Amino acid sequence: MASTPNGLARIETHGKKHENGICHDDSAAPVRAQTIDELHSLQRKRSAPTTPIKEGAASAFAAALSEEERQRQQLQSISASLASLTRETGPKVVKGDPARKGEAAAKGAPSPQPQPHHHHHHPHVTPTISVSDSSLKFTHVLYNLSPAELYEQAIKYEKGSFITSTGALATLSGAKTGRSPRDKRVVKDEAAAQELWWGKGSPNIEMDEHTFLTNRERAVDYLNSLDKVFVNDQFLNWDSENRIKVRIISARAYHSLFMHNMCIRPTEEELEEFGTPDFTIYNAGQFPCNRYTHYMTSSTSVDINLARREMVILGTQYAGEMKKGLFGVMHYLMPRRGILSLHSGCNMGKQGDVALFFGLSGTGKTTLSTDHNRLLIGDDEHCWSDSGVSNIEGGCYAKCIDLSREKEPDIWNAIKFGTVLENVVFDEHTREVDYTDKSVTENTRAAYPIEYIPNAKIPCVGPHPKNVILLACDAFGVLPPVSKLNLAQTMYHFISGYTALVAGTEDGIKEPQATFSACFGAAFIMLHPTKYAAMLAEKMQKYSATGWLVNTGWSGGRYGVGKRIKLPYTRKIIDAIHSGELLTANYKKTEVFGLEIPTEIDGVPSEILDPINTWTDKGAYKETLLKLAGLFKKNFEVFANYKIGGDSSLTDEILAAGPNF
Ligand SMILES: Nc1ncnc2c1ncn2[C@@H]1O[C@H](COP(=O)(O)OP(=O)(O)O)[C@@H](O)[C@H]1O
Ligand SMILES: C=C(OP(=O)(O)O)C(=O)O
Ligand SMILES: [Ca+2]
Ligand SMILES: [Mn+2]
Repeated sequence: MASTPNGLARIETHGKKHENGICHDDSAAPVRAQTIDELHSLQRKRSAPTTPIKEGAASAFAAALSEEERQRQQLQSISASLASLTRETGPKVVKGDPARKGEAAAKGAPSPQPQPHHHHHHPHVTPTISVSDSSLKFTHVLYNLSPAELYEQAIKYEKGSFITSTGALATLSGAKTGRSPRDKRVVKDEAAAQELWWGKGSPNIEMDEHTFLTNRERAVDYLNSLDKVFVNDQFLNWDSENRIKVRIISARAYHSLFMHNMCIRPTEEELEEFGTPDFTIYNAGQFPCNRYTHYMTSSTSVDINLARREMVILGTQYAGEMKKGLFGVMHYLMPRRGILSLHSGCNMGKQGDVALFFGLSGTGKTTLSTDHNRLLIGDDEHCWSDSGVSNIEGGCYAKCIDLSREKEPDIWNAIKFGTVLENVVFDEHTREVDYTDKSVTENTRAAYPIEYIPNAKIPCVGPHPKNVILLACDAFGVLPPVSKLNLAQTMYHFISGYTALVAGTEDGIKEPQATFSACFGAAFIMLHPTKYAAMLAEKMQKYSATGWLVNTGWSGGRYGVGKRIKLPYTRKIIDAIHSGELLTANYKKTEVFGLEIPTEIDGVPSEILDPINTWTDKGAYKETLLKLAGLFKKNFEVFANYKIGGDSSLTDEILAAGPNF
């Protein structure tokens, strides 16, 4: 044993071997790093190159070159998307996180170069500014980040972002917790004036091209003023022949993760071939629009320009604007190809029987299409083409208020890592979510990829629908829980698009509010409702689909007296539609609405099938029934002058299919 100058034995720390050759020092081999930063750099393994290196030396060299070229083209495309229309060049964009300086170079990313950009010609000539401060800086692009990377960005930089006890990302959408339909504008150029639905009842509030460009410039300048922007390149529509490429440019990781979940996620190969998007969203939601700008009536504006294939969002961070904004675009693009776009959920039985669930917000599309015994095709947006149905989206957007594990286990279990949870309240310490808490909003939401539902049908396509279920949440309590509709009745109720929810969240009894929204989605349609109705009638006839009206609302009296029909009963009713049991049931006809209602359904108390039985005050029932019938009649007046489909006999039948009193 060696001695130190002071005579004490030196403590040996390594290299000491026992007779049997085994080292008993408990420390493992030292890490191969000199500093903590180097150690951290070891943590992250570099992702494999997306282009597989091909066999042979020469082609390997070619592949490496093409990878670099591809990266360059991708940055050029993003730079072009972000280019100002009043300045000569696009911004200098560089891939990577500005907080991780130096790494991009280390990873061999191409050095950033300002890209020449040939902008679209537009009539409002603006002087060209060749040098500006904005062209001196770089905009970092966080391109198609993974959920894990987006979590880190959100938690680091966005107030109100937390990981919940089940791993979801809790976020706040800011001042707006729902859509702003009164701020949704569409450029009315010559073509749009001809093709689109304008005027009373239409969701399309007009704006001119110049105002759109003003707002676009505002959004682009805002985005370019930031250190970094998120860019998602994704797809819409699982029907591969009618797939739309969308690019979403946003300032928040929340928005990027939301769209990652809601749109169809490209594979690495698909991303390499992505090229130029068909449609681009500029989401500058944190930044308001300028009320001195023509047409602006608030600080919010959601603007669509079909000719430019662009959408600009100013003054709202509610992510649903992007989802439903793109849905509007599909309502324009698809009918031009003879494809019907539908605001509906969709699922399929194991035998291949497909059902559509139409309905306004809160009526049960998401809840009822998510069915443990069936394959989920989608919860909200679909297309019906000559080859069948296809989901437009890659994810679901479920309401979370009062969510329970028992009643909705599939949705409950989908709220895990990767899921965006909007505006929920959770325990400060345990991060357990209280789904009953409405402190932020009643419209709490979860956005998750569709494959988080165990029985999702991937790819999300199916054959022609067998059943078309129209959902209404009737807070007046007079519509039957289920009725079988003939084609004319189906069209009448489809065009009416009725639901009645209870306004406000305050205590005390409130008058139910009847809502009529054509095609169960007037907020999203672009053409006149009769165009969609005619297509639906034609398809239902051609493929022999049966229409049903299902009331998921009140029973035993109106809101305040009766109760919302129990979800397990509604599920039994839906089961009986799917199984065919209801096709052969005995029916009787109701007064006023003339609806065919079954007298018996397995698992549902027979007395609730005719609402009159559940009301103790029969006089009040009749009065309420007539009141609702009157509202239907009044709403339908505007459609009386339109022809639906090729011949006028269907139009006459539809007009006669409403309430009679
Ligand atoms: N009988 C019922 N049928 C359907 N949904 C019900 C019923 N009773 C209560 N609900 C609740 O109503 C809400 C329906 O909302 P959701 O399915 O998200 O509608 P949509 O997708 O059409 O907007 C859910 O919160 C669900 O739990
Ligand atoms: C997201 C929406 O859809 P729904 O409420 O129908 O689920 C919406 O209407 O904003
Ligand atoms: Ca909706
Ligand atoms: Mn829904």
